[in-house]
Amino acid sequence: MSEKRQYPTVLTIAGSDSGGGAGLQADMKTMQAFEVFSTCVVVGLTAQNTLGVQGAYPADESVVRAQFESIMADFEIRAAKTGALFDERRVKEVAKNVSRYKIKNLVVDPVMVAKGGAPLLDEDGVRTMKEDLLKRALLVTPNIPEAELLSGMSIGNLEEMKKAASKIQALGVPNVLVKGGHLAGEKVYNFALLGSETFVLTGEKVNTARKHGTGDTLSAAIISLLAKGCSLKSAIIAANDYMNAILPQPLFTGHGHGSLNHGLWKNPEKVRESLTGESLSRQLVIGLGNVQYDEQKLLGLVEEACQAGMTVVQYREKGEKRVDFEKRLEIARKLKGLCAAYGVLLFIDDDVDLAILSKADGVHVGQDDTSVEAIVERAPELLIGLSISTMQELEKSKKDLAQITYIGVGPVYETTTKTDAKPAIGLEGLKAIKNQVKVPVIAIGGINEENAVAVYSAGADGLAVISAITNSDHLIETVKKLIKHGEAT
Ligand SMILES: Cc1ncc(COP(=O)(O)OP(=O)(O)O)c(N)n1
Ligand SMILES: Cc1nc(C(=O)O)sc1CCOP(=O)(O)O
Ligand SMILES: [Mg+2]
Repeated sequence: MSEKRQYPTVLTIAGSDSGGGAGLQADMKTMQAFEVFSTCVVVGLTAQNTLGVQGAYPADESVVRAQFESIMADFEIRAAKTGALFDERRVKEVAKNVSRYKIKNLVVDPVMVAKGGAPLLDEDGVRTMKEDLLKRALLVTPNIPEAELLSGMSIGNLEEMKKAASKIQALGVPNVLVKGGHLAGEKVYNFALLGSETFVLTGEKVNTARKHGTGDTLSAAIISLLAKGCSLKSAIIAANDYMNAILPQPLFTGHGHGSLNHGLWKNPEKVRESLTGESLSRQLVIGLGNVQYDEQKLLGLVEEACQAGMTVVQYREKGEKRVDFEKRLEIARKLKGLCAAYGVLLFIDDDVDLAILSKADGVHVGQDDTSVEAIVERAPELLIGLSISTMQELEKSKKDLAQITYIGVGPVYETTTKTDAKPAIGLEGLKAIKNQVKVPVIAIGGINEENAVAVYSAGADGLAVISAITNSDHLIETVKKLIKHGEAT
């Protein structure tokens, strides 16, 4: 991209939330997620966490002005939003600067009260916002209590939201989005009045305390899309969709009104819920050691296996000739690209660092590898497979079962592929473990296209193989048989 062509840049004019979930921090995280560059005018600081606001410290007006000067002297601001403005003096100062710099595409999120009840705008501030700031904005996005204060009427249903929106529009702002999340009911209705056009956006009410910063996030999403040239209507619709996507999968940070998942990071619980039985059913376990250290052979075989219908690849590098970490990372990243192209999950054997750095979907660990607890603490986004060979191991691992995606059970049959394999447990051993667990059971060890049917019949939800694929001279047929045996049982 040439230097002349400036990246879409937006501005948040807001208060800082030291807890990181709301305020300008929520705005900037959202802007990052929408791939626009974010700048900020800090109107004040709050000492805040997910439990409440412990202190509010407005910035001097001269400090607010100086930040506007610096930003407007350098950046082309395509859209801006306001958040907590603290009091009348700061609202006036912001309105003056919006006017001085002819800031376009301004969305006013009229933040008045924090989730825990702390006031974030005084009475005079509300009046000045109505008289001085709203008429400079493209859109205002009040929630129910804010819409009540701006419109001077009480709101208990959608009809009243509509009336309030018209009253707010009469204050001089052409477009109004009243957010109905505070009203009772299973669904959330947001009412948009854009000029003379109206529409209602719906969402499921999500039963979570972790909704801190929802208003900031929605308005930040809207200006990010405006900065990318979207129409106001499409920006509102897409921002509403984004809220519906992130609200049900919050991050667990802090102990109160925790943060939203602004970046839509992978939530392993949601990923696990979305996995079908099929997605875990055929796993190819493989590394350079299984293909005479021939990288091209490894990549070619994995691609062919993915094409043929394997659903999981596990990258497992063992033995004295094991390549160094840098090379393993290079291969893991290549495998990630290949698997992603075929919608196949990539797991990494043993090595949590490698799984994190290659952005693999999961890690497979044995009883003596990194503990499930330690993996969850380090990388909650990773799916986890855990080896269990005996009832004793199952007993020891029971505490972990809620956190894991599947258990690898084996060796079912004798295998020469794994040098330190435990004694074969047979179909009876497999059945006994399967009967004790709800988590998917992936059988491993000596499984091939002939005995796969018996393995499935013993209750396995899926199977993992090495030599059945690496030694096959008719790979597509082999995978087809594995699929057929799975379907037959
Ligand atoms: C699907 C699956 N099941 C079991 C294993 C074995 O893992 P582990 O016990 O950690 O032994 P090594 O693979 O590290 O030798 C597996 N990798 N995959
Ligand atoms: C990697 C591995 N783990 C096992 C276990 O029992 O935990 S058996 C095994 C080797 C599987 O190779 P093949 O399909 O060639 O028998
Ligand atoms: Mg291991």
